[in-house]
Amino acid sequence: MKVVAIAPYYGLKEIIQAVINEIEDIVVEVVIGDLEEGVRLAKEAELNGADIIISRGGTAELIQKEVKIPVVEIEVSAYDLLRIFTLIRDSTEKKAIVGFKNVIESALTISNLLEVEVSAYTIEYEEDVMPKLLQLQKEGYQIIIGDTITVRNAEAIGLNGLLLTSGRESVIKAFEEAVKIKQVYTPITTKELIPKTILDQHDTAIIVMDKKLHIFYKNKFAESLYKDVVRRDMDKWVQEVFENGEFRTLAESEGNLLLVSAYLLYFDKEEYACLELSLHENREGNKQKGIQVISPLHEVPLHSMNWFSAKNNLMKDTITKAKAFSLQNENVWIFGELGAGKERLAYLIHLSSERSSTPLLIIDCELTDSDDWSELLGSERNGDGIISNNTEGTVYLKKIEKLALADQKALLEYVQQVASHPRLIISSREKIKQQVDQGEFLYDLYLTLSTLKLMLPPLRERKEDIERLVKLFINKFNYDYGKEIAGIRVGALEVLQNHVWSRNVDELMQVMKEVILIAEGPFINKKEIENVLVKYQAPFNFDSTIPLKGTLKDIELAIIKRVFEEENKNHSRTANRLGINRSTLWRKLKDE
Ligand SMILES: Nc1ncnc2c1ncn2[C@@H]1O[C@H](COP(=O)(O)OP(=O)(O)OP(=O)(O)O)[C@@H](O)[C@H]1O
Repeated sequence: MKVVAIAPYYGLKEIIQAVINEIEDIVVEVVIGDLEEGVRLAKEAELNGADIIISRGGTAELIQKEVKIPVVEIEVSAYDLLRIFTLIRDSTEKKAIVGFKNVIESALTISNLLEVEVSAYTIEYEEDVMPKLLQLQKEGYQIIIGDTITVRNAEAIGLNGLLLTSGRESVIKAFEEAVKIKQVYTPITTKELIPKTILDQHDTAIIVMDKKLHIFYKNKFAESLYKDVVRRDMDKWVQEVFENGEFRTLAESEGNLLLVSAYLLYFDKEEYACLELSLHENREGNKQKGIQVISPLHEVPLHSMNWFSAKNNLMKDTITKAKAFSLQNENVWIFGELGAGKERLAYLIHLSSERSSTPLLIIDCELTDSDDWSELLGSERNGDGIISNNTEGTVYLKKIEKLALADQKALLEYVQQVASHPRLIISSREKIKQQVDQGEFLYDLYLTLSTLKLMLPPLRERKEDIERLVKLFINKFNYDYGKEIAGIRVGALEVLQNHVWSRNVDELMQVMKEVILIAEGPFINKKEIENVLVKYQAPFNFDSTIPLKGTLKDIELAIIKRVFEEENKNHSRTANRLGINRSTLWRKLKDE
């Protein structure tokens, strides 16, 4: 046990020093400091790990108000009063004792016993001392007995001050009391340590921050997680709690899904924000596959953001609609082929919406199974699942056609029954209507989720946009691979524009990546493109709009018509692509 004794005057320090030489098991440090200086020393002692402070009179009282550790007062004992009255009993001067209630009561008892004539005055506040002394002076008093302040003031107005000193007995008593307090106090601190130990074993990170964003407390798990979790996010959550009260949200740390619960705490008359962050793992304790969280980077919706621009009319129309839909709160269903840019579009809709300052939760329905879905939606469908941690945000469900029927039912139930749920953006690659007709996809779910619909045209139907995308990817891969490609030759671009792109923008990006890696000159040439494209021949049955029923002649005609459409009914380009001459093309189209 470490005790710091703060003696308001030198003599007391001497007595304390003499007493502590006889005490064992207590480390005592003795310093001298009266009133404010005493308080300063006490605060310093508390910071340095003192268990208990011992002091006297007004200094002890002031210290009590400023520190959280116990303060034991060295009392003015009956012995001390006895000593001082014995000292003055023979003097003829008018005597008064001025002090706080506890001293005055004992003083009166002892002065009566000793038959010493002393007037006693109780004061409640320090400010009352001087007026009382001035009054006593007027009344002819000459000797004033009291505490340090009283004596100092008395001497300042020319009275004789006699300090009520504390003797050895009072000091011993104070130390005995300190030992008792420590005995009571120790079990309390041990008790306090128990919850701390429990919190340190939790696999939930707990972080408490004050309004100035200082970390007030964090448990062990929070310390390990703290490095990964972006501090900027934490500050944002804390500000949000102070402004709007409790909320739940999602975040990602090194590919792990984090469930965040934020709420207010009141402690010692102050408000604090408490963050609880738990890592979400699947049943096998692995990182959750198929679930991704994109934390917000923007506080305000990016209405004026430069969306991906397009020259193609179909694409222009899609972008205009998407921009308008982003302002609504309705569910949006994006139709489009593999790799056409559906996820990118969903992200842009979220960023342009009023929800842009909240996370975007991306769920890949192909990679999540029924167990994942019961965790996503919650067991009771009452908003206790992962999705409900993001009610203010957006959830993007990709490849919804891969969702099992049982999970479709659960999702439908959730959307219909839970009043407050996130905005949903859905995408499908395949012909969902076919699945609905065949009873593989719930019609009601389709209706509920497709309030607003967007068609993302395949890349082969927006050839005008290929040049822009190519330049974008040149820039990207120059940056990634330290290349210095300055552009693409016209012939090379034409080859790209004539390719069928069964995996759409995704495939174009992949091709560009390979081309840029092997390209030698500053401009990508036709040969370089062709060398890479050989590997990217369209799969045989990439487009189900070409019927494989009927005779070979019917199928051939369907292909010719399809290419003719794609080439905007340009005979030369169509013939060129099909490797036939213009008159053959003309004849075959005419034969129809
Ligand atoms: N307009 C665009 N500008 C730049 N990059 C694009 C554009 N559209 C798509 N991309 C890029 O092409 C790739 C495929 O896009 P995205 O993942 O959005 O397609 P998707 O339709 O969602 O794919 P999937 O069918 O696999 O779900 C991504 O890397 C994306 O960044």
